[in-house]
Amino acid sequence: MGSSEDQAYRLLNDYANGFMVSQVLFAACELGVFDLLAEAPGPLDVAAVAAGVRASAHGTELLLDICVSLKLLKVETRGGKAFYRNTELSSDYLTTVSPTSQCSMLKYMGRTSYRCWGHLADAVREGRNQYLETFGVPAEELFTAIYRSEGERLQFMQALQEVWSVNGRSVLTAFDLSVFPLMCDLGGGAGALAKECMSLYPGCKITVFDIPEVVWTAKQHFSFQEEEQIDFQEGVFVSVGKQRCVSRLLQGDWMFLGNEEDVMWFSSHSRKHPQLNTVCYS
Ligand SMILES: C[S@@+](CC[C@H](N)C(=O)[O-])C[C@H]1O[C@@H](n2cnc3c(N)ncnc32)[C@H](O)[C@@H]1O
Repeated sequence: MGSSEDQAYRLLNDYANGFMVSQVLFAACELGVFDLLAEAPGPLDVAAVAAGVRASAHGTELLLDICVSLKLLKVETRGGKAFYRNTELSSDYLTTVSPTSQCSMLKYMGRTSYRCWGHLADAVREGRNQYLETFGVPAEELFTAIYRSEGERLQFMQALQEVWSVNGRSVLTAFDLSVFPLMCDLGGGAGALAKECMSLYPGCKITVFDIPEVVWTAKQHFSFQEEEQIDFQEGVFVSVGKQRCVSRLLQGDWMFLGNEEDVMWFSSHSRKHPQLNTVCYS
């Protein structure tokens, strides 16, 4: 086999085995390996990690060594024994105590996205998502499936918080939003982006609009020091053409958000917010 064929074969194997890398990451997070090592006073050996995460010594050893090869852990040998500790990457992103933790996102990807991707060929054949086949939940509406239980809804909301803890600032500074004193985050989840927006543009007021269940969960599980400036509104939006939107708007029951081409309107389950037609992003 020539060297270009070697390269192609290696690439093929990288692609074919890629799912194993994802699973190592998901499994180590789910077992709590990185949290255990973060809490320990020093590096731990296999027996201590296995006991701490309540797993077999043999399986734990294999998992830890793969994590080392993926640069998720570091190992040092003392007296012929291996001791493991977190790398900078795992300390920053894979421990629940870190302000930039991505643990909920990885759990969501492992338990939900990954399982749906297992049906990719069927999804392509049928041209639709595979939530019904994967979870037994009809998925005309994507979020009905993602929010198939209270626990899943909370996990997804936490996952988005985590993403914005890393990316929110760069997204919100891509444009100067300081000229907008009133904003609406349409489908704003638990308000992570709104909070980030407040810290960047302290003078603004933001309405976070989302379905009732999400607003309730946000109020119950996520803390807000910016209550004065962040207002949650429950409702369900739909995307429609411009003409319909305008005619509904004239009836006074609907608030207008969006750009010229792709306007959106929504009905609010609670009080009206005439100030919302100032600006929105979603
Ligand atoms: C991909 S998430 C984004 C959440 C948030 N903007 C963020 O980035 O963290 C989409 C959000 O839209 C909300 N959503 C989806 N369909 C909706 C609808 N018809 N009416 C209101 N909210 C909706 C979901 O509940 C979810 O919070």
